[in-house]
Amino acid sequence: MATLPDATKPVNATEHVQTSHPNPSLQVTADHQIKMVEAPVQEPGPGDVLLHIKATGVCGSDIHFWKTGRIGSLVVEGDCILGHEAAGVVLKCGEGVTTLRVGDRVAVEPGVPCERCFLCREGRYNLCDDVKFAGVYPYHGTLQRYKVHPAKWLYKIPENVSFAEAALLEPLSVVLHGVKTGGLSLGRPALICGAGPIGLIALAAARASGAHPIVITDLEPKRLAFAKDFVPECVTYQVDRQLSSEENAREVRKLYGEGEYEAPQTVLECTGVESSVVLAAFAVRRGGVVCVIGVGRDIMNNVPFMHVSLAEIDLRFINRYRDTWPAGIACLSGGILDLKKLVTHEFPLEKALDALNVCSDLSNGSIKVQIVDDVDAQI
Ligand SMILES: NC(=O)c1ccc[n+]([C@@H]2O[C@H](COP(=O)([O-])OP(=O)(O)OC[C@H]3O[C@@H](n4cnc5c(N)ncnc54)[C@H](O)[C@@H]3O)[C@@H](O)[C@H]2O)c1
Ligand SMILES: OC[C@H](O)C(O)[C@@H](O)CO
Repeated sequence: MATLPDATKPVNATEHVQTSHPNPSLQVTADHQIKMVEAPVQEPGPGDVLLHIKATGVCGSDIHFWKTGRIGSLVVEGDCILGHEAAGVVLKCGEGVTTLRVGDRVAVEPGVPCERCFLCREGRYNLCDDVKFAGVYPYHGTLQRYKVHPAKWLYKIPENVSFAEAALLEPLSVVLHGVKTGGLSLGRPALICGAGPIGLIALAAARASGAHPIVITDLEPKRLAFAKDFVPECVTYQVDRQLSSEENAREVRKLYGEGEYEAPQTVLECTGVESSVVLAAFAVRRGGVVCVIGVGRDIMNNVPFMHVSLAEIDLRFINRYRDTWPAGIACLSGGILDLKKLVTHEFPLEKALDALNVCSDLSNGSIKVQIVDDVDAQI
C-alpha cells in the first residue's frame, strides 16, 4: 500500500488506496448537490492515524455549503466530503505515532494549522491562513466511515464520554473560546442571543460558570421552550419582530431589574444576525462585553458604534477555537456540562442525506442531528 506524506492533503484519487472495505461518504458538489458516494480509504502517513468515525454532528455550515456553496471566502469548488464535528476509534497508526494506539477512542479537532506562520507561533493557530479544515473544500471531512487525521489533533476520550458527546466537543470548543473571550463570571448577569446548538451550549456553559441571572433570546418559541427545559434557571425572551432592536433590548433589560448594574455584564451573541448584534449592544450594561460568536451574512452596517463607544462596550469576536479540547473533555467527563439532550436526532451513516434534510428544516424541532456508524469496521 502506498504511504501518503500528508494525510490532510486535498483529495486526489491517485493518492488514495482502494480497499475492499466499503466507505460510504456524504459529498457536496460545486453545483449544490449532496450525494452518498463510495470513497477510497486512505493509508495513514507518518504522524497520522486511520480512524473509524463513530459519530459526526451536522453543523449549520454543512447546510450552507450544500445550499449556497459557500460561507464567506470558503467556497465549494469541487466534490468534498462534509463533516467536522466528530469522534471515532483508532484503527491503524502511521509511522512515528506514539501518543495513540489501535482501539483508542478519540475526539477530532478538525482544523490542522500550518504551525509555521506567525499566528501559529503566537499560539493563535485558529487564525492560521493555511489551516486544513476537515469538511471545508478542498479537505475531506468526517462524514465517511474511514478518515485519516494527524494524531496530534486527536484527543483521547474517557470511557464515561460517549462518541455522541465527544462529537459535541467541536461546537463546545467554539463556546469555550467565546466564554473565555467574553469573560462570564460568578454572580454576574449574562445574556445569550440565539437558542440554536451554539446558543444552548453557551447557556449551559453560562450556568456552569455561575453567571446569574441568564436570559436567552430567540425568535422561535420552540427553541426557547427547549432552552427552558434544558436549563430551567434561565429566563427566555422571544424577540418581537414588530419592535426595533433597541426596543427589544429595553424589554430584555427589564428582565434583569431596573438599574444599570443589573443589566447583563456579558452577552454571548450566537445568531450572526445583525438585528441581534444591535440588540446585544443596547442590552449590555455600560462597560460590559459583547462577544460575537455568530457568523452571518449581514454586513452589520447598523451596529450602533456611537453608543458602543460612549458606553465603552467591549465588542469582541471569535473565530473557531484554540486549545479547547482538553477543557471540553474535562467538562463532559467531570459532569460540569451535560449536553446529551442536545442530540435530538440520530441517523446511520448510510442515511446521512436524511440527516441533512432534517437539519435544514427548522419546523421539526431538531437541535443537533448526528450521524452514527455502529458497524464493526475493521481494516
Ligand atoms: N465563530 C465561530 O467560529 C462559529 C463556529 C460555529 C458556529 N458559528 C455561528 O454561530 C451561530 C449559531 O450557530 P448554531 O449552530 O446555533 O445556528 P442555528 O442557526 O441553529 O441557531 C441560531 C438561532 O438564532 C435564532 N435567531 C435568528 N435570528 C434571531 C434574532 N434576531 N434574535 C434572536 N435569535 C435569532 C434562530 O431562530 C436559531 O435558533 C451561527 O451564526 C454560526 O454560523 C460561529
Ligand atoms: O465550528 C467551526 C465552524 O462551523 C466552521 O468554522 C465552519 O465555518 C466551516 O465548516
